[in-house]
Amino acid sequence: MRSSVSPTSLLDDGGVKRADALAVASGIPLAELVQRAGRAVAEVAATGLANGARVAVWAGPGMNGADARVAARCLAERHDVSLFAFGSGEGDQPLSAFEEDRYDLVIDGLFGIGLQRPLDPVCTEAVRRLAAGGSQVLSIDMPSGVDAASGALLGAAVRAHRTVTFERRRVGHLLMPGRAQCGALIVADIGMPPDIWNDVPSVADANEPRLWLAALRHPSAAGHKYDRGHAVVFAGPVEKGGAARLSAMAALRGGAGLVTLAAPREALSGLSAQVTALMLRGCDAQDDFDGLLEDERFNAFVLGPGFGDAAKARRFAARIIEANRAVVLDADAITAFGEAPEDLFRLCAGGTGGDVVLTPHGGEFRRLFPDIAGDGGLSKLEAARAAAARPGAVVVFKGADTVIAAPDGRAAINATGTPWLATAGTGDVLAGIVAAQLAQGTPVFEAACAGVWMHGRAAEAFGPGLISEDLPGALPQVHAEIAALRAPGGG
Ligand SMILES: NC(=O)C1=CN([C@@H]2O[C@H](COP(=O)(O)OP(=O)(O)OC[C@H]3O[C@@H](n4cnc5c(N)ncnc54)[C@H](O)[C@@H]3O)[C@@H](O)[C@H]2O)[C@@H](O)CC1
Ligand SMILES: [K+]
Repeated sequence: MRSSVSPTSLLDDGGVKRADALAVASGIPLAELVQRAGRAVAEVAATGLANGARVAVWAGPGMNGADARVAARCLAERHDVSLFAFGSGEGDQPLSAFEEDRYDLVIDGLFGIGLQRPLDPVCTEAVRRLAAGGSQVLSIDMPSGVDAASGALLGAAVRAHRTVTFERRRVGHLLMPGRAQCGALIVADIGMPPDIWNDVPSVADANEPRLWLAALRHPSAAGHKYDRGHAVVFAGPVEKGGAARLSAMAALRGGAGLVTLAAPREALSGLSAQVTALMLRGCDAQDDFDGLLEDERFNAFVLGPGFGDAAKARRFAARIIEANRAVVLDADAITAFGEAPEDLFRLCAGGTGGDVVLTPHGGEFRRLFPDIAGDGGLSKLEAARAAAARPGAVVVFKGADTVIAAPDGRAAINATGTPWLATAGTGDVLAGIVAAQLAQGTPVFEAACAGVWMHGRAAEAFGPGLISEDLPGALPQVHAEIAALRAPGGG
């Protein structure tokens, strides 16, 4: 088995079937694909497994089960393998006879991408027994019970330590809660001809550097700070100044050449005591604001973190969008439109219809898009995509599985980050990092994707104990990583 960092495209059932059909048309019979998949599973399973180890293999009625049977045959050469069958097809024993706690490894090959409904009682009982025991669990393609298209648990579902999939990932590997059920995900290369992928439709992408690296603007050796843009972060009242300051620091560390904090004059003295590299500018009256907008050098705005005043937020947002300037609307700027989201959608439709980035978390998303959020039939990917199409803005639907969606239908699912990001102020930082990419001239979808990835990566780089203020300081490592990927031969 050759294992590779897989490309970013995510497939649905139709994509997998299309890939299989193209592989067959190129001369690789389906039975051979199953053999390769099963051998790949066996190879992963055998890693770290002592000779003679006890292995239980669950085999379902479809091709997921066929993969499992091949893996069982391969593993039987060195290990003590018991095959438990569910549905059609032979096995040593029926799945109902499976007992927990007797195996070094359990391989779950009940259902993969073909799962159509919740697990039936026999499978549910086996999953319950498995969870009660201490066996290591390796799932084939998807943990059985997880919907590959959405990551939803259709009922009981296997919780795997590792999951091995083939060639390209599925949406359910990245969206929660499916991602958590997978454990460590291994993408096995089963030798599909590389040229088939041009004809295989993908449903979305994993948000990884190869998705946006070529579009990302970055400081050049001959460059000047003015080449890297000038971001403006609006601050609100004194007592909320921390949020805007965080956002502004993140914009600076995120790569903007210059960052100005535009704050009510009464807040300026407090802010000036705490910022050094940031520029400060008083912004109370409409004249102040108009002066900012007239200066074309201010090319990316952050509105919302710690801003407070909803009426003022709506006014500022309207003017920035009407002026066709890039803007990240976050926190209070999103809430400001909670009563009448259609006002925001109208504004976006009238502007450039693309340089607006909305960064709602779940609650804010519900306020802006109540009907989409209330449609239980939509996955987070579908919800974000439907939302982005409505205002004609890039929507960053935040969470452990942040989805970035563009009005043209492009969408990416993020997987960087740690649970420590669930703390006050991290959203403010994200808004600043995204604005930094916009200020540098990165196109809006790629700017949002790169910002989300960098934010998560910074959290990973810092590690446990993270608070939001630590994130800007962790960004240099992330820039170094991106620079290494950009270097010849880097990725
Ligand atoms: N290109 C690829 O990715 C390849 C994928 N392969 C495997 O093929 C699998 C897909 O095979 P299939 O399309 O046969 O799908 P599955 O094997 O996932 O399951 C489909 C079967 O399960 C039944 N079924 C669905 N939900 C059920 C439920 N809740 N209770 C009882 N029965 C249920 C269906 O009627 C059908 O018979 C993948 O998951 C993967 O393991 C490999 O074999 C070959 C290459
Ligand atoms: K499975």
